[in-house]
Amino acid sequence: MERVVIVTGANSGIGLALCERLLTEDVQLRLCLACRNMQRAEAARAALLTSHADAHVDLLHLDVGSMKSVLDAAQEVKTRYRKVDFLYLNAGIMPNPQVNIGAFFKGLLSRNAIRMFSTAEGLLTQQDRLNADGLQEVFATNLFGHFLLIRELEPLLCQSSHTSRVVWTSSSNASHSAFSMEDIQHRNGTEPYSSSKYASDMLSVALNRQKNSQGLFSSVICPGLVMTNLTYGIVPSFFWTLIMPIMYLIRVFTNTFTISPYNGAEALFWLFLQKPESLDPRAKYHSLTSALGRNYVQPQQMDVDNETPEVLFAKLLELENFVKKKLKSEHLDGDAHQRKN
Ligand SMILES: NC(=O)C1=CN([C@@H]2O[C@H](COP(=O)(O)OP(=O)(O)OC[C@H]3O[C@@H](n4cnc5c(N)ncnc54)[C@H](OP(=O)(O)O)[C@@H]3O)[C@@H](O)[C@H]2O)C=CC1
Ligand SMILES: CC(C)CCC[C@@H](C)[C@H]1CC[C@H]2C3=C(CC[C@]12C)[C@@]1(C)CCC(=O)[C@@H](C)[C@@H]1CC3
Repeated sequence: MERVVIVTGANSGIGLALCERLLTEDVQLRLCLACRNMQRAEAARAALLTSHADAHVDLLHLDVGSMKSVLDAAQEVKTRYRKVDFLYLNAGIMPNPQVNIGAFFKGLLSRNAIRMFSTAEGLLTQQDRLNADGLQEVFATNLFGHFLLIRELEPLLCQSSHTSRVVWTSSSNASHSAFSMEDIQHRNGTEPYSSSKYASDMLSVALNRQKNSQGLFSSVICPGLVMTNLTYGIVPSFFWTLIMPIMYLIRVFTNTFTISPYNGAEALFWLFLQKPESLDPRAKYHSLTSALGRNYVQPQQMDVDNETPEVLFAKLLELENFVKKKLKSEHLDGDAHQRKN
């Protein structure tokens, strides 16, 4: 039976590069691009079909930051497919990023310079906002929408006869210190991106604990620093082009400067080729590129303890209940309003 692979945020950057690599590996796949902008999704589909004319590429409308859209998209997936083999949770945002220039130059002269280039620890802040569901936008997009999608697709992902995989595009910017269990949406801080990625690392650990016995396996990757729309939001693309020789120089000291989306997708693609039982549920798999341009994958233990992932999981379940109830009552109010008019 053909394998079904869904990729969120597949219309650009690392997600699109992954799709290209998956089709090069297996053109028989049923590949579903789950995107919020259907025009961009169409363009991505056309680009993939140019190089893989026989491929089966479906489009799915999914705004992972809108809970109504997630529920509708999950319903649509359930009518289209009988199982999902791979669900790549790749869509992500970093709105209004600010680089702390002072910290950058201070870090440059310190012993932690290499670490600073690979994690951006202490360098980046963002300005978040509330979305239409009343959730913090970064949390909703990078974490909660994907959580809800997994929950809705459980009948297709948790089948005893067959194994399914979810893969999170996390980041080495994920940091324990940015996350608080008392403020899982990061309403009060200035590092919502780092917090949401740390939460995805924990959620993956919790999912493995709870769902491996039902045939669902979760993994986490970091693509390294990649030139995409996300990084062009931090520093304009012409500036990145200008400093490209410096970037290649830095790659001599840290192989985390993968730079191209193709290289960044290495760990996502590598995981596609692995047996889930051979993977470490507590590892983050890093895409790396050597100074000579060789791509490889290296696992690194995540900074996650045994208990906290379960606490987060329980909090997400609570929030799921709350959000679903709210959507239902809004729906009923809408119906009543229509009947009145
Ligand atoms: N670039 C980098 O250096 C790194 C990136 N990452 C992660 O990699 C992932 C991919 O990002 P990258 O390729 O770099 O950046 P891009 O901006 O190119 O890709 C992000 C994708 O996510 C989509 N997306 C954003 N918000 C939503 C939403 N609400 N619903 C559906 N899709 C959405 C975008 O769609 P649209 O075109 O409509 O905006 C786009 O297709 C992200 O999770 C990011 O955090 C992690 C580490 C480093
Ligand atoms: C290289 C130049 C001379 C100076 C660039 C300075 C900063 C803009 C970059 C240094 C480390 C970078 C970095 C990221 C963004 C740009 C930097 C802060 C990320 C946070 C991008 C998104 C991720 O998820 C991380 C893996 C990146 C870590 C490194």
